[in-house]
Amino acid sequence: MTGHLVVVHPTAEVLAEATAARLLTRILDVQSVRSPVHVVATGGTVGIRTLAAVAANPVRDAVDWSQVHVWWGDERFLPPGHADRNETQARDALLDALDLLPAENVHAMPAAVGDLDPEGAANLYASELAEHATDGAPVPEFDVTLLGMGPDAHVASLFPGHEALRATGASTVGVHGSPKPPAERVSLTFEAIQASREVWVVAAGAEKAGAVAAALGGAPRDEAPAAGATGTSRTLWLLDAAASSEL
Ligand SMILES: O=C1O[C@H](COP(=O)(O)O)[C@@H](O)[C@H](O)[C@H]1O
Repeated sequence: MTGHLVVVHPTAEVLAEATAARLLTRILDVQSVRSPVHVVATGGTVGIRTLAAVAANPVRDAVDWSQVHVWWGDERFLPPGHADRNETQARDALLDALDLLPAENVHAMPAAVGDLDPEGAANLYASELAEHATDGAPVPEFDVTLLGMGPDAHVASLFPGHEALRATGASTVGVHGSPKPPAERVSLTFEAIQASREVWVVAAGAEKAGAVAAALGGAPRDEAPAAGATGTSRTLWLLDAAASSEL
């Protein structure tokens, strides 16, 4: 597919290590020309494994973490600190180890507290995104957006055939009835994702091979949401051999 670079690594372990190294290099490259750097983190198996690999990579000490903002592509709408929250897993894998990353630069999506519902959480997050954007844009121009992908080709919490896929005029959306637990989630919309300079879809495992082939083979994004995950300057598909086996 035009404009997409597909990189295949032999195993999920190498994929996570290589993506971590690539992410650190991307942050350093951006910091050589501008600050702050806006990074969108993902949940999911290979996404969290990648963050753990960043934590273990000595190059992390070359980054000026005081000038990095961390956002999320989606969140499972659960109570604060819940083990299944993408935020909790990212903090455990990496963020808590970054002493120089200011707490106010970690922009977790709101957790399920009190009367807050996914729509309310989405609205709060949209306001936070807008506060850090420039020129009246709804979101910062993300330097890199990492997206894991499910076997159904979902990215963030945008699931095939789901109404959240069709959200327009908003940067975030509350999600109900997710086919993957938990049912309630908060997600960036396609509009927000597509405002990223670079989008990296990261996937490992044979169970993802059909979804990879569909998304890269021209399936509509309503059927294969990952097909709509594109960046303004670059879109990377970072795969292990098993996930690429149907290409
Ligand atoms: O629930 C989610 O799933 C996807 C993919 O997860 P994986 O374990 O199949 O890699 C993830 O990208 C998303 O952020 C997360 O909320």
